[in-house]
Amino acid sequence: MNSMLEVKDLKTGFDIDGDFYHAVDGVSFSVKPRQIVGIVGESGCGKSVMSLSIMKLLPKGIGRIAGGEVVFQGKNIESLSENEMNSIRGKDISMIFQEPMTSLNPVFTIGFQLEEIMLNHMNISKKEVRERAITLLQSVGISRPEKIVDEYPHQLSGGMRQRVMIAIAIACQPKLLIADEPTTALDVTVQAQILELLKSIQEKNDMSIILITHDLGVVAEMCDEVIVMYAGKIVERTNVDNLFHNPQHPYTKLLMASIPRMDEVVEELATIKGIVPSLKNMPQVGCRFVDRCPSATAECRTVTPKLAEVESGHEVSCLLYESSYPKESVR
Ligand SMILES: Nc1ncnc2c1ncn2[C@@H]1O[C@H](COP(=O)(O)OP(=O)(O)OP(=O)(O)O)[C@@H](O)[C@H]1O
Repeated sequence: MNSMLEVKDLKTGFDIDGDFYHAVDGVSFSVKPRQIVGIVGESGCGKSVMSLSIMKLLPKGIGRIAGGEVVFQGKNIESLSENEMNSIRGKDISMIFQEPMTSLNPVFTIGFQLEEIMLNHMNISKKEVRERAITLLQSVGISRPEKIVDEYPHQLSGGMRQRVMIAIAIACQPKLLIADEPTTALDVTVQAQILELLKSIQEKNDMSIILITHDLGVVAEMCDEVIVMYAGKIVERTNVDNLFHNPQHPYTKLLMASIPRMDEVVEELATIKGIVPSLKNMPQVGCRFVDRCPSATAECRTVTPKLAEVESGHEVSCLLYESSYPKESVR
């Protein structure tokens, strides 16, 4: 199989006051088996809406997929019933979030929550499930798992809770893990431990990961491929090496200039002035980054750039590069 996941021209949005607004607008990318794909961009770029679309977990009654396809292991998720989707979620695709306290149920023990997911998805006895819960806790670096299994989420530290979330997410050995800002709420030492843990599980279980983050240090540490999103669209897609050494889109360049680097002495770190446009204020033509772009021209307000390859495996959506695109690579 070439791709574990294929997202094709995905359009997702929200019905607000009788109008429909796109939060993800024509996004295409794929994730190969065992690949770690990072999705970066400022708050409000559509990263979380995209992952909720993949999981078919958009808020009911307001959020919906309006176009395109999400194909997981060859199956278009749009064609799957809620029951079929329930059997995929947690088993084949799992998700971990930034703040485990909101995902863990405070009234049930850690063991109950781990066992529940395995009983739902695996053909396994009550005794086996208990043993496996303890082994899983051990495998995510929790000491005294026989004791922790009977404790409640509030009895654990933030780092321990995130380890528990990872144990729940990998309990059924999913093929794809979507990690949405998994370490943002943790201090740097614990963050490094959790990232190391995720990487070792990914290698051991042959899992693919979509890692959503605004932290480029995390991207450098973890990812193979990176997608840079801005205002619901992909503005650049490339491998990690290119992202750091050969960024092309003005937005990516500014993101790069806003992080401290060991190999360069700079007077002042760059900041990106302004904010991501809200859904209601999204420009309908032209480049969505135009108001904040140091390289913008008048044309950027009237011509919508297309994502195209500037070199093999490196796509950019910016008029600055459009004249150099090979015609057949534009999409
Ligand atoms: N339930 C919702 N109802 C209406 N608009 C929403 C809803 N959820 C998200 N949005 C809007 O969709 C856009 C994309 O939001 P999203 O949460 O995907 O951004 P993000 O890149 O994940 O940001 P963050 O890093 O802060 O999580 C934003 O403009 C946001 O306000």
